Amino acid sequence: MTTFSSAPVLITGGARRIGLALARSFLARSIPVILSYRTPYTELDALRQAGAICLAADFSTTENIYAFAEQIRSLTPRLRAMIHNASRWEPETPTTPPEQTLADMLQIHVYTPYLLNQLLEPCLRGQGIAGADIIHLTDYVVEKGSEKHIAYAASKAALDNMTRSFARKLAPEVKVNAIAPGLILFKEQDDDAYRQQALEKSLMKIAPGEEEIVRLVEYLLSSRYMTGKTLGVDGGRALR
Ligand SMILES: NC(=O)C1=CN([C@@H]2O[C@H](COP(=O)(O)OP(=O)(O)OC[C@H]3O[C@@H](n4cnc5c(N)ncnc54)[C@H](OP(=O)(O)O)[C@@H]3O)[C@@H](O)[C@H]2O)C=CC1
Ligand SMILES: Nc1nc2c(c(=O)[nH]1)N=C([C@H](O)[C@@H](O)CO)CN2
Repeated sequence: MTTFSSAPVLITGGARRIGLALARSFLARSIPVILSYRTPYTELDALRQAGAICLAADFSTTENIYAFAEQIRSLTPRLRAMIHNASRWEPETPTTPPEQTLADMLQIHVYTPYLLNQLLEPCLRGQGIAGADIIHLTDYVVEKGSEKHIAYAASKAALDNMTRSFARKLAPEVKVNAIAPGLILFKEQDDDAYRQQALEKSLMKIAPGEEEIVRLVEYLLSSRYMTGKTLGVDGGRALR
């Protein structure tokens, strides 16, 4: 059992991009962090230096999810929050059997959060009313669907629905909310034509960056009343 100054925040996929920004924001406020990573990015060195517990985890098998939950329970009796950030934006492709795409998407966006929420419920309870939080990172496309990421959108829709189910199950000790981003940040390989086309999809026409999510997570953890809600962060995309 590891001794933490206070109950740690657990972030899945915390070694890059939005997950990394979230981990850094908590560490900067001396809030303990446990994060999972799959690829051992160089950022892990600085995260460990800053006190983060970084655990290698590939959630592509249910056995690995159970093993990860056991690791968490062996590290800490309590969690301040669990942020389900790990994800893969996998399109349908002609070379991937459609059943494989669907299985991949359900595994990371449904099996992983569902099982970790169930297995780590005892770590979230016992901290008083609104004492802990679960945050699901979903996607704007839950509302509209996506012709190129059908399985991805369906899996995120299941994750969105679980937000309300777990909110009902875990209240009032644990708040459960979803954040549904639109374009937040590009991938390095995104070319100018794609970037321009993506920016045109919203009213605000920007890719705001990770801080947009960091600030919303901070708000959700500070709330004593918000639960079962999906908060869209999409630049007014639905109004375009
Ligand atoms: N970026 C954006 O504009 C948007 C993001 N979102 C959502 O916000 C969240 C964060 O987005 P972003 O930072 O871009 O996410 P990324 O695509 O960068 O993925 C986040 C992390 O998930 C990890 N991961 C993927 N599959 C697995 C797995 N099977 N087991 C363990 N870890 C895994 C990845 O590890 P590895 O690096 O090793 O592959 C990666 O570090 C996601 O849930 C995403 O769907 C929603 C809409 C827009
Ligand atoms: N796991 C990920 N999910 C998503 C990503 C990403 O990079 N990783 N990116 C997007 C796009 O930015 C999309 O919102 C652009 O319209 C969606 N999901």
